[in-house]
Amino acid sequence: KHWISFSHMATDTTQFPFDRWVHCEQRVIKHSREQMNNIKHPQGLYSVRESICRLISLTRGVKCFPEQVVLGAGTHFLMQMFIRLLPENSTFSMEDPGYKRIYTFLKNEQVHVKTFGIDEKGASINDIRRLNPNIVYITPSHQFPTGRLMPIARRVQILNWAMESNHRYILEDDYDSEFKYESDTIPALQSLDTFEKVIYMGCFSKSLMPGLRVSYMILPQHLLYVFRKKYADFFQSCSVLTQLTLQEFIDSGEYQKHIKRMKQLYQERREMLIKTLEIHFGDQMTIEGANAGLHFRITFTTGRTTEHILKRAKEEKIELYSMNPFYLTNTESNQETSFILGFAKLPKEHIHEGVKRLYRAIYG
Ligand SMILES: Cc1ncc(COP(=O)(O)O)c(CN[C@H](CF)CCC(=O)O)c1O
Repeated sequence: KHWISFSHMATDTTQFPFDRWVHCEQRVIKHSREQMNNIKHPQGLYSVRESICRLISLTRGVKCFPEQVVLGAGTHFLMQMFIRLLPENSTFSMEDPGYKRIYTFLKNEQVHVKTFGIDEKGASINDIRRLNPNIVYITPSHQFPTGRLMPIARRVQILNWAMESNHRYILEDDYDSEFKYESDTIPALQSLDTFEKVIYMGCFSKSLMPGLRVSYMILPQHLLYVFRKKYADFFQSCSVLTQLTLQEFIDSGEYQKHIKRMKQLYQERREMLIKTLEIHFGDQMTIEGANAGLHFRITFTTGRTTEHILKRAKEEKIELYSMNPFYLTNTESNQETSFILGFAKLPKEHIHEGVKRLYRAIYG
């Protein structure tokens, strides 16, 4: 019996155009091999930053110049650099449930980090006002882990909050924004920012593969100055070969071709998965956060505990993650038996069997 994966942490590498990627890499090695000594620029190669600028302005409405782009081998690296641009005792805040890895990371960096709740529109502006932090870290396009989409009105409210004081910033983590299913993508929060309050963070982990380790942040101009002073002697953490291959992959149009194809594929998988879940579970389940990204949240009505279900899932050989690890402080809310269902690594031919095993794991 083979494993079936509902993981939200992986992309379907069987669908990645490795032949196209290798072609781009060969062109880099043929034409730009002297660049392999160029590790100097702390923000990454200028030409790569230009390509990313063009891409995110096209796909996310992000307004920026290549000078504002900082590359890093993962969101953590970018976060680590960012926190050092701010005054020592700046207080951070983030969503709960939220991205546990960043929460733990900030704690390890001895940063004051508080958490605020989320409602059906995402980050709670009332909680944010009550906490009165300096930095708000949010995932408005596809709230992690619930998948909620933050409507424009709430985005404007949070922006207005940030504009009320000098020492307030918004970290917009747009990690899972390439794939939208019901409606068109809502432009990034950064595109509404006229007061240099938003630091836009993105990555290629979902659109390409997490293993490439290329992520980026867009600094507002006035923070660039601080960055340049502090990190003048810093080496870039992303490999030059990966940077230049990625640039070639984007400039040659392969990136957009890939996204178009994956969107179609993920759309089909998502639809089939939701239909199959409805057939098997009926009103014993509720789904949310399914209108974007590569996972959604599912809650089952059952007397069984989450631990029991996870154990049974292993026995049924399905890779399944619960919502519980992402409740950072407020424990009462994770009494529900809620799970994250990812479909990026779930081929259509496994969906039926996967849902049947899931049913057995919960009600069997
Ligand atoms: C909210 C959020 N912001 C960024 C990333 C991208 O991180 P990086 O590739 O290191 O740049 C992820 C990626 N999410 C993890 C990998 F998919 C899974 C989540 C888990 O379970 O910790 C994420 O959730």
